[in-house]
Amino acid sequence: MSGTPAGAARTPDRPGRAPATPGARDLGRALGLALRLAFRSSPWVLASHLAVTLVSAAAPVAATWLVKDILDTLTSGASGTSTAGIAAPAAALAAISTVAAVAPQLTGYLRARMMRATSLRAHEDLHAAVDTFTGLRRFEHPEFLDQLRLAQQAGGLAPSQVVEGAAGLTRSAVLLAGFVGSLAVLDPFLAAVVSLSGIPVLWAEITLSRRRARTFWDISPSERREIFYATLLTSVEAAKEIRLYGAGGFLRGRMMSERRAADVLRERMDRSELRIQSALQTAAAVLAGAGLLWAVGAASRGAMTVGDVSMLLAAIPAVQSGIGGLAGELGQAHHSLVMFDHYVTIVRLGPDLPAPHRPRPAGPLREAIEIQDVWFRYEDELPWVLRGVDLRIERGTALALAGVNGSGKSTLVKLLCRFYDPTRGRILWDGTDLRDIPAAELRARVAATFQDPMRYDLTARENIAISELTALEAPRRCEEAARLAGMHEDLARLPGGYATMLSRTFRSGEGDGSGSGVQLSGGQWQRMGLARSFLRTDADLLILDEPSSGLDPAAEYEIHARLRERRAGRTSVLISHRLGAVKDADVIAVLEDGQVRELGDHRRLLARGGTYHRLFTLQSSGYRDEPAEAEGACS
Ligand SMILES: Nc1ncnc2c1ncn2[C@@H]1O[C@H](COP(=O)(O)OP(=O)(O)OP(=O)(O)O)[C@@H](O)[C@H]1O
Repeated sequence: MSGTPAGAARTPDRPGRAPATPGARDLGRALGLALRLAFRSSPWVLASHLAVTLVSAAAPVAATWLVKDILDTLTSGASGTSTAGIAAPAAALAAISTVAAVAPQLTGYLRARMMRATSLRAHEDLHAAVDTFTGLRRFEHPEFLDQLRLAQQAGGLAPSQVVEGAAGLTRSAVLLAGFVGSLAVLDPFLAAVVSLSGIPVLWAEITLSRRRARTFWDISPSERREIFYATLLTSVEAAKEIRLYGAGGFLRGRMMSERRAADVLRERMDRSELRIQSALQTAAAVLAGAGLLWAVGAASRGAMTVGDVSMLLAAIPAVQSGIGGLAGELGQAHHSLVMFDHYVTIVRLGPDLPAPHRPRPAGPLREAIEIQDVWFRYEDELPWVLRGVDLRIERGTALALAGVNGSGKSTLVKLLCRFYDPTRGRILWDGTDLRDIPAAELRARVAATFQDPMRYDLTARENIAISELTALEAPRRCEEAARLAGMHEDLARLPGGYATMLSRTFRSGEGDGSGSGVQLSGGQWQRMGLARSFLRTDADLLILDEPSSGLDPAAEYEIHARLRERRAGRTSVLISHRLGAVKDADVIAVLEDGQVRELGDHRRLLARGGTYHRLFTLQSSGYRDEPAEAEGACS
């Protein structure tokens, strides 16, 4: 190791560390955000929902009092007054019954509407937050991905569940207050006993909710792996190898064992729920039975009226179910908040790469990009990939990176794009540390074709314009880029031309009339990757990581001739194992074991007789017996 850290990177955060049960402050923060989210998404639906909840909570209490009133009037024995006396309460009872009958439907509709609205908003906010993670490191942390998955699940449901919980709590509280009050009028002691019986119910619900949240976290890795295997088993990309190698059974076995592992945890949770709930229900039934016996005894002694007994018979189970409901709602709301905390954590995570304290603009490259004593490893516990790399890329020059597999070439270009920050050392853009330049600004100055260009299940035009979205409205620009990459004829010939969907998984794009999309060959996809970078005509830095590995020799020759043209006078970094393509670069850096071992132009490196000479001689000897044109293609 050499040199002092010129700018130590922030320790990679691990937002997904298995969270302990969130504390009251975290839950308070989650509650605030969930309610704000629900309010912002659908204020009127939220207000209507709460109003209907209040009315439907008050209805059963009012109905019970009205029934008592009617029964007491009927059994009072005062002849002639009974019909007139019961007309008004009977009409009120009928009205309340109608409201009570309609309320659940209305509540159901409002609940579904609120859920859609909040889930839509939460989904957008979550993915907008994820889009602000400019680096790649978080996406390589399994714990982060577990938490992201829980956040995706919770973001959709939790806010409305929290509101639902709040509505349910209000409903249960009104109901409970009404019936406890009614019981207290008849017998304060009984009211106190029935109310106190709610304490263990509350405790049980909170305990269960904590366990549920823990179970969700514990099964998340298994669920993610299960989804991974299930996707492999049904994806067209994996279908060839899986069928050829007969690996379906093996992968299915893995998928099922992940499912079984998750089911064991689910079963454990269900049993614990069954045990606790059964005990509580038994206790509640015993209490209700005792209350009933006591009421019947009191009525037979004449200490209670028939109306009182009917009130008591309605009030005891209502108080019990009110307490159960209250506890259940609290448990559910607690669980939703614990889950929603994952969402809040992700949404509040902020940028993964330290944002510059004093951002400096990335102006057009005027002098050079300097890589100064750069050390890099992907994780603290992983080996160094780059070990003190020093390189200067002058404006307008072509740098080629050569070296055996795993020597760190692609890693170096990932650092140039600032997908990661160097662990030590720094990279300067005209003297400004890349860390001081906002990532989006830097990237707007870079065009890159990566080793494995992405295959988007989008139309051909969208597949090119993804690098420069303004080109979606300017089809000629996409065509020009495709022409430079040697893809225009192929794309124009597709059933729907540039509107054809490049996918066999989704239906084709508008207007091609073919019904199903098409799939490109590996080399054609590589050209699409090139077209993407060619679309960024004013990029200052062109990065080409193995741009031609999948091309046939003639196509490779043609592409490299074009690349030479495009690179002329522009700053570029080319990685290629085809040393014939590398030899024209102004400077060739040979990486070995994460260090620059050789540096110079083709002639100088050949004369040096080192690794470059060895690799070049080995490669060119392979072509010596080939026909003349193939030789031409590689020289
Ligand atoms: N995302 C990653 N996480 C952890 N290790 C990685 C990651 N990407 C690459 N590596 C490791 O870093 C080392 C250098 O990889 P890199 O892709 O930079 O090599 P390369 O020179 O481009 O190789 P090739 O010629 O095969 O493309 C390898 O040992 C690889 O295993």
